[in-house]
Amino acid sequence: MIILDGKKTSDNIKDEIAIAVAKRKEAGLKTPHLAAIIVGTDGASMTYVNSKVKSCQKVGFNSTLIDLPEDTTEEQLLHEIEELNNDKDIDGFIVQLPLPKQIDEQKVLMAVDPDKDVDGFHPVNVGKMTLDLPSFLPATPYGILELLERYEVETSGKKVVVIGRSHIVGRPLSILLSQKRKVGNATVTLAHSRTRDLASITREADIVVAALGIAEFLTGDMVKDGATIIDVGITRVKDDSKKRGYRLAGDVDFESVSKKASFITPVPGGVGPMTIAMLLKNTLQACENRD
Ligand SMILES: Nc1nc2c(c(=O)[nH]1)N[C@@H](CN(C=O)c1ccc(C(=O)N[C@@H](CCC(=O)O)C(=O)O)cc1)CN2
Repeated sequence: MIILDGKKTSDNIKDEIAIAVAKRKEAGLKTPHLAAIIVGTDGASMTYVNSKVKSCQKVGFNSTLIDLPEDTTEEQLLHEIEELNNDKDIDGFIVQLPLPKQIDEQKVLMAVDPDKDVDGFHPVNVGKMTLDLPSFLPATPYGILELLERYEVETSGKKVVVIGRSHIVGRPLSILLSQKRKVGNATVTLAHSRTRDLASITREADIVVAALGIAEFLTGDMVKDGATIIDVGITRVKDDSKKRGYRLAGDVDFESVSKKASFITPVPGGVGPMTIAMLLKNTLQACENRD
């Protein structure tokens, strides 16, 4: 069984980005600049956004963090987005999800300039991705493709089951893996909460992607021997024996599934760090697009 090490792979990608940035600086080209907006103080979201800012420093990007209070109105957030759309120094920006309930997520994502939408969530980028046109790919699916490619996991002709149809992971990943691309050409089933007899479907799969957000949902009896397992879930499970009061659990029961898998991503240290590396890659691309 081989661990798909997202931490190590994301560090390699960040090193590659840092080299590209240093070359840009030497050539007198613009330094990439990523901005992030966070609304509220959700612990996990703050961890992810801080990690994005820290990663920018690591690769030599400029970064701007805009943190807004929990009771920010939709109008105030749309105003901040407009400012970033018009800011000539910002190459790309993201609005950290989820947003507080008074704010309409779709309205917010549609307000982002598609050329600065390094999360790839704007309908223009989703449409381009679906049509296989150049676009910003959403960072988590993009990270999974990159991990599969770097570990040379074959996808062509394979049966893939993606569990979870979210707009940011499951749905785009199901589209990407079915496309004619280097990591693609798979026969993809997109399973969700209404799927009947899920285990009979996952047991047939060469690759299972668990992206439903239920801790330790996928168990050993649900996968076949030799399958590749991608775990997208990160749930904070209360654990008083830990200093921070919780442990991180994936959507996969690692103990039982790893006994049957040929490749598997861990949590932490799997898909999560890849998400951040691919966001940086998109930001570098956004900057290059403006050269
Ligand atoms: N605007 C966006 N919002 C959200 C996205 C996104 O891509 N864009 N994805 C997720 C959260 N996410 C990125 O923002 C993210 C999740 C997890 C990690 C990560 O590195 N996880 C670590 C563990 C970190 C911890 O201690 O909790 C790991 O898995 O090793 C990075 C980014 C939802 N929102």
